[in-house]
Amino acid sequence: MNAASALLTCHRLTVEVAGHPLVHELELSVHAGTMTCILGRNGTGKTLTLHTLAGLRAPAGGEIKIGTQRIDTLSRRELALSLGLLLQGTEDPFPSSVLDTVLVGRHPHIGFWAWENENDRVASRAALAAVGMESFAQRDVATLSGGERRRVAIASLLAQNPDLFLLDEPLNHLDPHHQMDVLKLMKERTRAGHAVMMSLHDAGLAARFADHALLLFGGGEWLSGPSREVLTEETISRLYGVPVREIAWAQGRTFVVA
Ligand SMILES: Nc1ncnc2c1ncn2[C@@H]1O[C@H](COP(=O)(O)OP(=O)(O)OP(=O)(O)O)[C@@H](O)[C@H]1O
Repeated sequence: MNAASALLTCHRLTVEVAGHPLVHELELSVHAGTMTCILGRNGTGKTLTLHTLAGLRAPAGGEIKIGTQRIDTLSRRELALSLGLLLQGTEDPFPSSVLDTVLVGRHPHIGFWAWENENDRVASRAALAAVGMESFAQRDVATLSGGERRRVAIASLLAQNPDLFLLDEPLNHLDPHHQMDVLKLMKERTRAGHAVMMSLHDAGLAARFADHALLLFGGGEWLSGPSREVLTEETISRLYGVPVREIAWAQGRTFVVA
């Protein structure tokens, strides 16, 4: 595939915070049907890069295109149909039911003067069922556990149904069972023609699920490419500053700190 058929393309994208480079002149294409993981130590810029790709903050340089259009030329609604962002943490300042919280994800599909309709409710209930939370539909989100709240946030994004899912540490708060459920759910989305880009702290899960990897080393340095080439003992050891060993097993390979 070439850049012309990509859902999202970065050309010489530079992300900075307070004058410090996090990503310097990134070249990246994200295609339908693929999963890309972003790995890096705490504070290397995974969140701010995802926010920049989602159009929430302006890059310090370079260009982001959604399809063939520059991201800053799209309306908020066009953007929300193209991409959806799972924030690293979610706060609920107002009381709201689980179902109403998921329905918020339908906003780009609802006309300006319209209320949500039966299709939106069906899509939201299906999204709740996908994360195993259908029986919580009428509960106040404020009463949920951290992991349950995380699954509701993922359901809201599933209800939004964007072409590209941008997920900031989607496995936060989740036990291993639900971590696998979410990774498999997102892999299914890629098989349905969507793309997924997510930050993770587990290089083994990245090697198992992601087709592509973007490593952020700090100071603007990055490495991007197919997971099987980019995720190696040497790169992961350098990335985290600890010696890491690659282990082969039935599902492929994983990494452990030596
Ligand atoms: N408003 C701000 N002013 C100054 N520095 C900031 C601001 N927002 C974020 N930063 C810094 O930018 C850097 C990148 O932050 P970011 O949240 O993107 O890191 P991250 O890779 O997602 O980290 P983590 O793995 O801990 O979630 C951090 O050093 C952070 O302290």
